[in-house]
Amino acid sequence: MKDHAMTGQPFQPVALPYRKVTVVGAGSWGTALAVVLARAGCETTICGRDPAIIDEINMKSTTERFLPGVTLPEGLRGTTDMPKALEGAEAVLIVVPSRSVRNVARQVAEHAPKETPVAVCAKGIEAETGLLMTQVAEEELGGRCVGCVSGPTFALETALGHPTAATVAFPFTYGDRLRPHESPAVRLALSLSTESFRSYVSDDLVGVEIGGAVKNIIAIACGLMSGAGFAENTRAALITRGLDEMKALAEALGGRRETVTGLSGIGDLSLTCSSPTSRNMSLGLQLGQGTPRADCFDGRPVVVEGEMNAKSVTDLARSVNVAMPICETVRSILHEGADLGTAFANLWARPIEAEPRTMDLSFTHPATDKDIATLAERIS
Ligand SMILES: NC(=O)C1=CN([C@@H]2O[C@H](COP(=O)(O)OP(=O)(O)OC[C@H]3O[C@@H](n4cnc5c(N)ncnc54)[C@H](O)[C@@H]3O)[C@@H](O)[C@H]2O)C=CC1
Ligand SMILES: O=C(CO)COP(=O)(O)O
Repeated sequence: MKDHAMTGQPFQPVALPYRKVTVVGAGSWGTALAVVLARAGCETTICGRDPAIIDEINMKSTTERFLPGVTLPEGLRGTTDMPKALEGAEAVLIVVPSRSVRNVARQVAEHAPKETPVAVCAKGIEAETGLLMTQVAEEELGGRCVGCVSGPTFALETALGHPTAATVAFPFTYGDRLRPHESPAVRLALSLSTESFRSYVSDDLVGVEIGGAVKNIIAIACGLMSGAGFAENTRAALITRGLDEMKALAEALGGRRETVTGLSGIGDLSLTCSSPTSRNMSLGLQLGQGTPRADCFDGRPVVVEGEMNAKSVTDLARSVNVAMPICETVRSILHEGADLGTAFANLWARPIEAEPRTMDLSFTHPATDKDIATLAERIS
C-alpha cells in the first residue's frame, strides 16, 4: 500500500456509498431498509406490488400495516412499476419472503442495469433446490454481483431509529479484479449507515445466510417450549445447542465458524429467541399454548420463515450429513404430525454427546421410556 505523499501515513482507499438504491418488496423489512437508506441521504425507491400500500407511502408517508406509527422520510418514493423503479439503480435490495426470491430476482434481471449489484435480504433456503438465497438470485441475475444483508434487526425497531447493527456480505474478490474496499459490501454498508444504523462487512455469504435461515427454526423451538410452560433454562439450552447446529451446518457448507458468532448468527439467534416480537417465536408460543395453527396471529397471513424452512434446512443438513436435532424436532412437529410433548421429551433423552460435537463421542442416555413419557406428559 502506498504512503500518502503529505502525511506519510498509509494511503486509505476511499469507497463511495451508492447514491441511488431500489428496494424491491414493500413489506416491513423492505420499508425499514428503505427508511435507513433514505435517512442516510440515498435516493431511494421502494417497489411494491400492492397499489394501496404504495399510494399510502407516497401520499401519507406512512405504511400502517407494516410499520405502524412510523413517519417515512420525505425523500422516500414508492412505485409498482418495476422497470421504472430499477432505471439507473446503483444497487438493488430484494426484500421479499424466501419463497418469492427466485421470481423477483428474475424480474430484476430483466430490468436492472447489467452492472448493478443485488443484495438479498430474505432469510431462508429454497425448498425445491436446497440453495441459499444468494445462490438462487445468482442463478437468475445473469452475472451481477450478489450478496446479502442480515442481522438482529426487527423492522419496526429499525424504522423507529433504535440503534441497530447488521452485516452486509458480498464477495471481496472477483478473480483478481476486486479488492475488499471496492466490494459492493463496503459501498452498500456506507449507504446503510446512519446515526442509529451501523453496518459491518463480510465476505462469508454462506456463514451469514445459514445464520439467518437456522435462527428462525430455533426461535420456533424456543416459542414452543415457552408456550408449553417451560422457562429460561430450557430457552438457554435451545439457543446454545441451536447455535451448535447453525455452526455445524455453516461449516459443512464452507462457511466460517467465526461468522456464526457474529451479528447474523448468535446476534440474530439471541434476538429472535428472546422476544414475542419475532413472528417465529410467536408462532411457537401460540402452538405451544395449544392454539390451532389456523388461529395463530388471529388467522392473519404472516410470513413465518422458520415454518417452511424447518423442512428445507433439515433436508439440506441431511444431504451433507449434519445432525440438527432441534431443527428436526421442529420439523417433525410442524410437518410430520409429531406430538409436541413426545417430540421434545425424545429430544431431551437423546444419547449423551460431547461438547463440542467435533469430539466424536456418544453414550446411551439413562432415561427410560417411563421417564420420557413423564416429561412428554408435562409438555403436552
Ligand atoms: N420483518 C423483519 O423484522 C425482518 C424480516 N427479514 C426477512 O425479510 C423477508 C421479508 O420479510 P418481511 O418484509 O418481514 O415480510 P412482510 O410480510 O412484511 O412483507 C413481504 C412483502 O413481500 C411482498 N412480496 C411477496 N411476494 C412477492 C412477489 N412475488 N413479488 C413482489 N413482492 C412480493 C409482499 O407483497 C409484502 O409486501 C423475510 O425473509 C424475513 O425473514 C429480515 C430481517 C428483519
Ligand atoms: O429476522 C428478524 C429479526 O432479525 C425477524 O424475525 P421474525 O421473522 O421472527 O419476526
